[in-house]
Amino acid sequence: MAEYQHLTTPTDGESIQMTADGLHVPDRPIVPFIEGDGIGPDIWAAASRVLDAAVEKAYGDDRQIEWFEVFAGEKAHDQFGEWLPQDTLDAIDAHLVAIKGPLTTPVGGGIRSLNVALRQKLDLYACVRPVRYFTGVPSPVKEPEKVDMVIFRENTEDIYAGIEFENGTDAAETFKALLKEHFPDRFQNVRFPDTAGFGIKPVSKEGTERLVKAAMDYAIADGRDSVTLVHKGNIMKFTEGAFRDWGYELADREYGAQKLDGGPWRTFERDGRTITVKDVIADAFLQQILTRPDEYGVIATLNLNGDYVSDALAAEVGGIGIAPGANINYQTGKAIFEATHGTAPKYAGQDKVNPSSVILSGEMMLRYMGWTEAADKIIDAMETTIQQKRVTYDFHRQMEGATKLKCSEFGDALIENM
Ligand SMILES: NC(=O)C1=CN([C@@H]2O[C@H](COP(=O)(O)OP(=O)(O)OC[C@H]3O[C@@H](n4cnc5c(N)ncnc54)[C@H](OP(=O)(O)O)[C@@H]3O)[C@@H](O)[C@H]2O)C=CC1
Ligand SMILES: O=C(O)CCC(=O)C(=O)O
Ligand SMILES: [Mg+2]
Repeated sequence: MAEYQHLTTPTDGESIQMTADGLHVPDRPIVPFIEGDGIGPDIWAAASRVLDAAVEKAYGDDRQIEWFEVFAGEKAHDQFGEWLPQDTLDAIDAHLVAIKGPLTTPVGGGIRSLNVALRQKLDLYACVRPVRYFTGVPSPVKEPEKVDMVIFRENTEDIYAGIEFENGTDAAETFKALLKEHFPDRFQNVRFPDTAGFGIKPVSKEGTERLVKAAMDYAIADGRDSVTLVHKGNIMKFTEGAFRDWGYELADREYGAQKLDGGPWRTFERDGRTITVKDVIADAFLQQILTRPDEYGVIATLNLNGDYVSDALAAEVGGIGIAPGANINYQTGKAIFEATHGTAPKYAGQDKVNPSSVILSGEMMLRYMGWTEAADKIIDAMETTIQQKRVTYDFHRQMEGATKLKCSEFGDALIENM
C-alpha cells in the first residue's frame, strides 16, 4: 500500500488492479477524486450523488464506490502549500482509476497546467472525448444528430510538452544562440529575434503509434466505419505530417490496411465490416464537421488540434456543459476521467452550471470499470431529463418552454429519472 504524507487510504474498499486478463474491479473499489477549482465543487457535489445513485439502483448493496479525496489545485495549495502533491500522484498510481474536476491554469506566467501535468506524469496518453447528441439539446447546427464522433487526442506530446523559452530570459538567449550557430538558415526566418519567445513541439513515432492504435482498436470494438487522422502536416511536416505518415504505416502494418486507388486513404476488413483509415488537414476538418459531420466517426489527432476540436465539436451538441472525457493509458490501465470544460470561474459557487460533463465522464468511468448497468442508468436518465426539458442555464437560454434547474437540482432530476 502507498505511503502518504497527508492522505489516509479509506479502510473500507480495495484497489482496482491491472491483471494479465485486464482490469480487475472489486465490488467496493476505492476511487480517488479531485474536486477541482472554480465550479469544481458545484459539479462534483451533483455528480458524486448521481454516480452513487446509479450504482445503488443497478446493484443494490452488492457494489459501491468508496470515494477517496485527493488534492490538486487551489485546495491543495491552501492546505499543503503545493499545487500537485506527490501524494495525489501516488494515490492515483496505486488505485488506477480516478475522476477529477477542472483545475485552473493561469494564462502567461504562473504555474503550468496541472491538468496536463497529471496526464504527463501518469503517462495517460489517450485523451478520449466522445461527442454525441442527446435528443432535445439546443444546438447551433441543423442536424446535430449526425454528430457522433469519438476524439482520440494525443495527450503527452506536441506543444503541451511545455518546452518554451520566454522572451528576455537567459534560457531564451541561450536557445537563440544555439539556433543561430547550428541552424542559421532557420534562425533567419525568425522575423523579430530580439523579442521572440520560442516553443518546441515534439512528436514521436512511439507516441503517435500508441495513440493511433488506441483509436483503431476502439473503432473495431465499437463498430465504427472510419478512423480519421487530423493534422496540419502541410505546414508542420516533421511533426504533424509525420503523425499522419506513422498513423497510415501502423494501419498497414498492424491492421493489414490496403491503399485505395488515387490517394492515401486505406481500408481493412474486420468482423465482416470495412473500416476506412483516412486523413484530413485540421482547418478543413473544422469546416467539414459543420457541413458533413456524418462522414466522421473516430478521430485520431495531436494534442493541440484535439483541444480545439473537442470544444468545437462539443458546441455542435449543446456545448462544453455536456462534453465528457477520459485520459487513459491502455497498457497500465491507469485512467483519470474529467470533463472537457474548465473551471468557469465566473459561475463558481453559484450552484448554476451544467454538471453533465463530469457526470458523463463518470458514466465513462463506470463503463471502463465494466459496470455497464450503472452506466446505462445514467444515459437513460440523461435522455429522459433532457426530453422533459428540465435543464440548467446553458440549455435553458436556448430552449423554448424549458424549466431552468440549478446544478444540484439537475442532479436530483437525473436520480429521480433512474
Ligand atoms: N481539464 C481542465 O481542468 C481544464 C481546465 N481549464 C482551465 O479552466 C480555466 C477557465 O477556462 P475558460 O477558458 O474560461 O474555459 P471554461 O471551459 O472554464 O469556460 C468557458 C465557458 O464555457 C461554458 N461552460 C464551462 N463549463 C460549463 C458547465 N459546466 N456548464 C455550462 N457551461 C459551461 C461557460 O459558457 P458561458 O459563459 O457561455 O455560460 C463558460 O464561460 C482556465 O484556467 C483553464 O486553463 C480549461 C479547460 C480544461
Ligand atoms: O489544462 C488546462 O488548463 C486546459 C486544458 C484543456 O483545455 C483541455 O484539456 O481541454
Ligand atoms: Mg480544452
